[in-house]
Amino acid sequence: MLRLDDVTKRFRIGALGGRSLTAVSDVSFEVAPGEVVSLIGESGSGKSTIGRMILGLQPITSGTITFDGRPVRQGKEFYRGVQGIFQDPFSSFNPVFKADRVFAMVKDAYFPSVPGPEWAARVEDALRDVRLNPGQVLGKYPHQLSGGQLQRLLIARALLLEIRLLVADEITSMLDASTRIEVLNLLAELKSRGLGVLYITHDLSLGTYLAERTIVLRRGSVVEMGPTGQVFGGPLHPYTRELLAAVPRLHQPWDDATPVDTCAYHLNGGTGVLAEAGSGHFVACARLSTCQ
Ligand SMILES: Nc1ncnc2c1ncn2[C@@H]1O[C@H](COP(=O)(O)OP(=O)(O)OP(=O)(O)O)[C@@H](O)[C@H]1O
Repeated sequence: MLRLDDVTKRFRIGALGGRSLTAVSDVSFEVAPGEVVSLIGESGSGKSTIGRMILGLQPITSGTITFDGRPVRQGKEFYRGVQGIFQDPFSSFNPVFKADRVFAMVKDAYFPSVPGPEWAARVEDALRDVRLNPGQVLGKYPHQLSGGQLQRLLIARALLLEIRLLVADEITSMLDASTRIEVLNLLAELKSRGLGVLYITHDLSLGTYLAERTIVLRRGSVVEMGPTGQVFGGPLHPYTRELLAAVPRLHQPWDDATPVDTCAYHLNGGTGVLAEAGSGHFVACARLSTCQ
């Protein structure tokens, strides 16, 4: 179980780091085993920063993130159970190593005592699980493989490690439509085996495809979260409503985007403390009762 409690991240910015930017503010949520939770929000809303903190790749300014009750951290033991896959699969591979090397490194690090032939069989099984033909991908350099094949290689690697939590950050945005669905189907399969997934995305339609719960992030704060059907079917926060109505704008940074709020209170940055509005459905809007 992944758990974030009041997590805040501030970056030092400016020429001498004299100013600070709050990228993530008091964020709390959980991801249970076998649950897919989607984290959505505009560009710059803090989604990837949250992903990187969960993976121990960026220090937390305040608050706590735990996995199975222990603080997240870097290191072999932690990454045995928790892995991240990112938007650009090419960046996850060393261009001078063939695909086989990725699996050899997993064996050396985590399964040194498994005999070679048994390991080769495990690798082949994992590749077939992600619908890759071992003969067509092993022995090839990353540039000889497609983005979809590389994403699937990363998922095969996760299968071999038997990870329990996957942070999937925009993993389908570089893929064509049919490969996208294949990768999502694979995630659905992994979920049914008990994998927890934090699915970070701009793409609301794909977010709904898998996720039981959806978290809406705005300028680093959670404005709404709950069962996906409730958040998408009956959004309560004005920002969520506008976000759902403005899907084509999601890739724009804040500064370029037309303001997305409908009421003056939210336009001026007003929000509220997250409060339960329905079963498991939370919304941060101090004016909810007056604007509905
Ligand atoms: N290392 C850093 N130093 C300073 N500011 C940063 C750093 N990393 C991220 N930020 C800022 O933190 C904010 C959140 O960035 P983040 O990458 O988490 O957003 P995002 O929602 O993942 O955006 P996108 O969807 O475009 O990837 C942005 O304003 C970004 O400029």
